[in-house]
Amino acid sequence: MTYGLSIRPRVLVNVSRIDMSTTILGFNSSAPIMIAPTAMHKLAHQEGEVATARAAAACNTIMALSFMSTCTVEEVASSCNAVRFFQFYVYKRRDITALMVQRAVRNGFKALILTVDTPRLGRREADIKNKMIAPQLKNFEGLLSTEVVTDKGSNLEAFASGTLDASLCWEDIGWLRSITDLPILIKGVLTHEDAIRAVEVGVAGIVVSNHGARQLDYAPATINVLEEVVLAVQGKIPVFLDGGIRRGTDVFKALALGAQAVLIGRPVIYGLAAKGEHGVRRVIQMLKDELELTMALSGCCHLKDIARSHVRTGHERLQSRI
Ligand SMILES: Cc1cc2nc3c(=O)[nH]c(=O)nc-3n(C[C@H](O)[C@H](O)[C@H](O)COP(=O)(O)O)c2cc1C
Ligand SMILES: CCCCC(=O)C(=O)O
Repeated sequence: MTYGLSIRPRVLVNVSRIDMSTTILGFNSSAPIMIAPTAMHKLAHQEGEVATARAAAACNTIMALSFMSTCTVEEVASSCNAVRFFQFYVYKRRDITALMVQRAVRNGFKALILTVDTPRLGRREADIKNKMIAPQLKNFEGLLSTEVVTDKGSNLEAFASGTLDASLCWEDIGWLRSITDLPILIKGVLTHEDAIRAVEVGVAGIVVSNHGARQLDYAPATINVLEEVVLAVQGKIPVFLDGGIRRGTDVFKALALGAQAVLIGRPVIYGLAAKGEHGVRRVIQMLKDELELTMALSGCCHLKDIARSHVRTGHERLQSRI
């Protein structure tokens, strides 16, 4: 994912013990790796988000549950003791969003993640071609039907355009903060301007994300704008990153550029599809093993040892030649 970004390892450091543990918004995690919110896990495995949550608990990592989950927030909450964050969208029916936030609070979710890159769904041509059908999402049973009928191709797109509130704007963060005491992260920031705004409106953190390149074509690779965001927030709130994290080396690079932790989307779904809870555990364990090895080979015993000087961008390499 990180074309042109190389690691600058330091040698002759005592790396006989490596500690990857951290806290995220004050909650312990065995590594700076969280599960990103992804919709409809039952499309990958019949146990859906419950299996994913159990894997998160087993690995002592934090799971972000998608608003568009196929298991209810209650089912996920009662399935295990993983620390869970709840991702949400603001719907035109704001009463539904408020109700879902209340349910997340009641069920012990520890933080909220507002996804802000989706006033409308991106044009997903594969979904149109394959006539993507969103199943009825159990969270919304009795509230709204997710089985929308359309002749335009993607039912998901039709559902999204009927529900997502494209009028959502910075002023509404105040409303969200008035309906909950939980910390709110915003997911989908890619510029320093929006990062500064996020700090001003009082969110608890930022997720640098381009939604796994599913929304805006020509949005930047997240790793390339991470530092811009980190510099803008000046350490006032934590910055997280998702998108294209496939190896422990990718996690290391993101941390070196200032992310406090990363989130993993597709690899978790692949693990889930292959082997349910066990598959998700394996995916997380592989990433943790790779990060640990990367830290050892780069001379870092603790996450705080991973510094900006441990990576070099393509731009920096070019400049040093001039
Ligand atoms: C199948 C799928 C469903 C997703 N559903 C959601 C969602 O419901 N809410 C959300 O905020 N992001 C969603 N995302 C985006 C992820 O949270 C994340 O930003 C992205 O997948 C990270 O990139 P990666 O898949 O390369 O790790 C989804 C991504 C995928 C691949
Ligand atoms: C209306 C959003 C659909 C779920 C989502 O965020 C995704 O598929 O990327």
